[in-house]
Amino acid sequence: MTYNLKVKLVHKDAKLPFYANPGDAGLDLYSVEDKVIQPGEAELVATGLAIELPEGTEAQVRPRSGLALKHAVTVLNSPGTIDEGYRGEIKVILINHGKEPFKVEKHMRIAQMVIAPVTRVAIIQVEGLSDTTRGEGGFGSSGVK
Ligand SMILES: O=c1ccn([C@H]2C[C@H](O)[C@@H](COP(=O)(O)OP(=O)(O)OP(=O)(O)O)O2)c(=O)[nH]1
Ligand SMILES: [Mg+2]
Repeated sequence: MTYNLKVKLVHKDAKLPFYANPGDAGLDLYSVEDKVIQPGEAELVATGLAIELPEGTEAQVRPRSGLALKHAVTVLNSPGTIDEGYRGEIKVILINHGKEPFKVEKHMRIAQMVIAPVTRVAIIQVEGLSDTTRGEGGFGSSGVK
């Protein structure tokens, strides 16, 4: 099933997001600005895009593995959450974990956006929860190997 994603370009240099290959999960997002990210620092980078998501979906802003591997640059709050009702400009929080300043250039693909279904719930407060095999075990309780 293919949904429609309404995209508004809110910056004169904005470019539409796109799937680099058929079958890709993520739509690549372009920067609309030049910005230098110093080692250890994070910067908010504008994409020039605003979107109207299909009902019942969210967009997740995820890192590009190439930037992570080659430059140690990733999305600080990954996956960033774009709420269905958000109509502002999508921005990407990039962090530079590398040793050199990283130059974001206009029209560089800085991140990717995955559209995903959202499960919404009604909260029911209770006093007890059902028994399970796992119980309260976590954080390595099942061992390493
Ligand atoms: O990487 C991101 C993350 C969020 N947003 C926008 C869309 C999202 O719908 C809104 C709020 O994001 P979030 O809920 O993660 O931030 P918050 O700190 O909880 O802010 P708010 O109180 O506005 O929800 O900010 C982005 O543009 N990029
Ligand atoms: Mg929030």
